[in-house]
Amino acid sequence: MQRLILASASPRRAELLTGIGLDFAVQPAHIDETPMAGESPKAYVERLAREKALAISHGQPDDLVIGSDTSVVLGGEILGKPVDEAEAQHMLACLSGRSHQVMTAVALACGDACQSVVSVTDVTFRELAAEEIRAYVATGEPMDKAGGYGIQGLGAIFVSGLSGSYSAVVGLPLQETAALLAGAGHPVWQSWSNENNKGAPA
Ligand SMILES: Cc1cn([C@H]2C[C@H](O)[C@@H](COP(=O)(O)OP(=O)(O)OP(=O)(O)O)O2)c(=O)[nH]c1=O
Repeated sequence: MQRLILASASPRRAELLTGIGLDFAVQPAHIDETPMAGESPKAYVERLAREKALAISHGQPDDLVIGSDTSVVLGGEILGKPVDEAEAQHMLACLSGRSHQVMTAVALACGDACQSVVSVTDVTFRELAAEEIRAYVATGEPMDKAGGYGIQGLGAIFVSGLSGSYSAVVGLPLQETAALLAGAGHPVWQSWSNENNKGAPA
């Protein structure tokens, strides 16, 4: 039987997929995430999502593998996950009072074949006070997140506006992911009759 595999170590991506009723295995992919010279942010996230999916699908060509990558883009510059607290503080100070883009690519691979989509969401932050940024960084929440914030967590209180896909900001564009799965012959709704989904919360 064809299995669905999430090629990601991100707990957010797993939660999002579980939330739409999918049953899947998790096999994180470990790839080099260095941007190539002259690579646009959109091309970068799409390449990484494809590389993550293909890194796992090569070894198990019968399965369907989802890979994804999220970057925050401010004035054309890619902000990945902060390497330390000082960088997290700097990122948040740069995001304060401005709009940025969150680019999340999702790729679906089967053997050597791979389909991918990039979702671009505009997010606006209100002005953040320096003491608020320090308190936020001290919680540890920014450290494993692109741009140094989590919209689904404490960072929600920084966001004054959003245009695009909320789930893509959290880590996986669900409408686009479902469209890729439907295109591969696995519409998400077919999982809804599984035992696991009986009595799903409202
Ligand atoms: C902007 C934003 C990002 N993030 C997270 C989603 C991703 O986990 C992370 C971006 O890093 P990624 O490198 O895209 O993903 P990852 O290293 O966590 O996992 P993997 O490569 O194994 O798939 O930032 C949030 O949780 N909330 C947010 O609001």
